[in-house]
Amino acid sequence: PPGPEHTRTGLSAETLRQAFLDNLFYIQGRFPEIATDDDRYQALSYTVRDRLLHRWVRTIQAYKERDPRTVCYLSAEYLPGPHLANNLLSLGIVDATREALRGLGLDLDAILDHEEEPGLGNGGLGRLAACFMDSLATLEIPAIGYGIRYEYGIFDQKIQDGWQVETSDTWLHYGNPWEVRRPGICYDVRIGGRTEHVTDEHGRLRVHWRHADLFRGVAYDTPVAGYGVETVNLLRLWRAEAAEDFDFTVFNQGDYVGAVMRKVRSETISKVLYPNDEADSGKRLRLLQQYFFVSCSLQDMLRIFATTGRPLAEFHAKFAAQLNDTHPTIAVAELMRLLVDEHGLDWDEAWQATRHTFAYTNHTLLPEALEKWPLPLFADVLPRHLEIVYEINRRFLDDMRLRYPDDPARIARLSIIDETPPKYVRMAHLASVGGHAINGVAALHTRLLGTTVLKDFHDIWPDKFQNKTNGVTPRRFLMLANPGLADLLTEALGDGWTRDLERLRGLEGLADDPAFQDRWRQAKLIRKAALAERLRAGQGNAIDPASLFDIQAKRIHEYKRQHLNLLHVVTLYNRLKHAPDADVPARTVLFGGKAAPGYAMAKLIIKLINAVAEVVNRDPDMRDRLKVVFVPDYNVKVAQSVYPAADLSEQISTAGMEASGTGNMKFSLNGALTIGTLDGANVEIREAVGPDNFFLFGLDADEAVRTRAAGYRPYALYERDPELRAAVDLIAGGHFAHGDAGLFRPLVDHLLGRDDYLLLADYRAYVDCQDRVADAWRDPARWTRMAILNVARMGRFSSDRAIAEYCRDIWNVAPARVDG
Ligand SMILES: CCc1ccc([C@H](C)CC(=O)N[C@@H]2O[C@H](CO)[C@@H](O)[C@H](O)[C@H]2O)cc1
Repeated sequence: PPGPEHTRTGLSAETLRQAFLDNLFYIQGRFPEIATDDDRYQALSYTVRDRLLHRWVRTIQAYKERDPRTVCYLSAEYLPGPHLANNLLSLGIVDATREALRGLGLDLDAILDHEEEPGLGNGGLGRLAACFMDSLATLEIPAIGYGIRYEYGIFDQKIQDGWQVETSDTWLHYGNPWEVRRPGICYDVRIGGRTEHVTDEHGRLRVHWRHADLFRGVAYDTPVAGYGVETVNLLRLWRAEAAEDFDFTVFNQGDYVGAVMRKVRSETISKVLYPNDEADSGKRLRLLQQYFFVSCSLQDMLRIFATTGRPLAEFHAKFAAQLNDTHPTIAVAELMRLLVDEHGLDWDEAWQATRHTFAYTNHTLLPEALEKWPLPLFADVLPRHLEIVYEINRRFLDDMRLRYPDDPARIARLSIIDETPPKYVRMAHLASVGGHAINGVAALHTRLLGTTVLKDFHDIWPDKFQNKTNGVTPRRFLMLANPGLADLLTEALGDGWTRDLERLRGLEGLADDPAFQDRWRQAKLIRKAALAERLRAGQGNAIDPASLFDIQAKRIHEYKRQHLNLLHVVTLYNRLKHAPDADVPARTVLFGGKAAPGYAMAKLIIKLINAVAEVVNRDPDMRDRLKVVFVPDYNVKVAQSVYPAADLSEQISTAGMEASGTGNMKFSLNGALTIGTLDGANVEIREAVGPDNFFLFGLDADEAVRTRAAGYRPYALYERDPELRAAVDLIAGGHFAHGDAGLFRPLVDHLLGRDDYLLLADYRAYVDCQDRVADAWRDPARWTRMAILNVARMGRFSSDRAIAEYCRDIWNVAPARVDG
């Protein structure tokens, strides 16, 4: 029989219990009677971390021996969510741990609830990066995720008097057991100053960068465990520190504050995440943040490459680096600087290595989200990089002029430099020129990319463009978030679906099975009741789990049209006010999402949601047939309790504006039916689940463009549609603002004036579609059939599929198995 388990590696309940008690004592200096929630959380986390470390070290050893081609994911944002539960799942010890703690009279869920998640991202882009890291490890692909270790992540959202109030995110307050500080892995990052062009003893032109400031980046490593495999990959996040912590000379001169000023100034670089989602702030600190983590990451990749002993010109043979939107795009110029200025490669060799190393993913078509840096700012922060960008651009445009000798307008449009005063560096252009592939994140989005914002590049390099429809990890968003449904799936299909989601298709045969349908509805009801209890405990909402849970959860943005959803709610309200005996199914409309602090209209939409909720929820005529709830502080942890509880998933963006969406996939994977437009990945979800199992409405992307081009007059629609008019008038008249007709004026004026996001154009189709939803809901067998078929056909929206496509079509990388 195998010998006794080692307390630091054993996976049995007994060993886990002992290890937990050991860590409570040796790490926290506590025993159960006096331990706090955090003591228990830390003790359990270190217990689990110990077991991960073995796999982590074996993975590093395997990579060291085999020197495999490696993916480097460069992202300014990561939203990994709480680590503990996911690592228990990856190690396959959820039940053993639950039992280990039960033996001590402790509840695993209570300990899990204590974890503060690393909110190092705003929304879709950051969460996608985390799903991709999970799939890279699960598919045993050698990979490193590089990013920034913000001391303060996305703000905590409180709702006061219906308004969003931001408070700082103190996620590191209790420390973070999942990271390992690597003081030995640190790099100098230079900023500002000027360049000197000299000729060296060999007559070669050398450029010296006389920098003005120097910062240091220190690595913090977090393990990323694959599911059902030994692989544990690396998430390496950089923290900015002063090259010199304390300046004694200044101190001795009595300038005590001065002595620590450099330290304070350095640390500001990784101090806080910019909470803007889809709007470029153009702030100097933002550019510093981007350059800081990119320079540390590339210096780290060069250090790793140096251990291979291979010539630098083959750098791209070792590394495939993905630019997660334009935020890390300065990497193109930084790699050129490192290869040419620091390592003496000649320009052409360096350029070949650079453009074969990088590929660029675009996540948005919104003009205001496309980063372009004013030249004076760029020159001030990165004088050498500006020279390199100029040289890249000169050579690029020379080639283009050969191709288009008499088309100066096209040349100007293609240029990396926007000549409009004060001149700008267009980062999407630098990424397109400096990489070997450009991809959008859903089929429609990729098509629009090639016909709108990057049309000129698509004209010259059609083969550089490819689509990579987003995906989500079924580990966190099904197995972890919805264990009841996951168990039902495994019972019906075996557990192969957890690593091969296409196997869900096996459910199709059960779609009409009454017994299975009952179990299905039961599993959903349990999650709805859990969410209802969470909302009752959290903010005193009384919602009925038997009602239709109609949920819209995502960042607040006008193009996502939370206010169109509200127009439907107010229409339902009016209908019930005028026909209190109408037979309408009880509906609970839930909203969740943060607004960028500087985005006034988004914040007004949050206020309107809460204002409508306040009136509707206490109006006796509603007789509990309509409830509205705003779920505060929507983040990954909250999302895990929201997706499983949804019956209806709201994906109602103006067609052509949501690049993909990933919440749409998570809701559908958890058995929610989707009401949505033909936008982003909705198009592909509808294709997959079947038009009969999707509630479609509204203008498509081309119709939306035509509607605007044809001189769109929203006011006319308002005049023509009595229900629309009644709803708008109720909002405008102050019915939801204690009679204050001014409060929502800006929102109403925009809708009746410009309505840039075509809400009034889609209103009637949306409301009629919602009536079809209500009809379907009345027939549980039909609804459940649709829900089962939805889940059965969602296999392709796994991030494993997306990553397999990136590996095949962009990164050309293969799995490297790590043996147990
Ligand atoms: C410069 C400020 C800024 C910050 C973040 C962003 C992100 C690109 C915004 C984002 O998260 N986009 C979302 O990316 C998801 C993952 O691909 C898509 O599913 C969403 O449709 C897209 O809105 C743009 C601009």
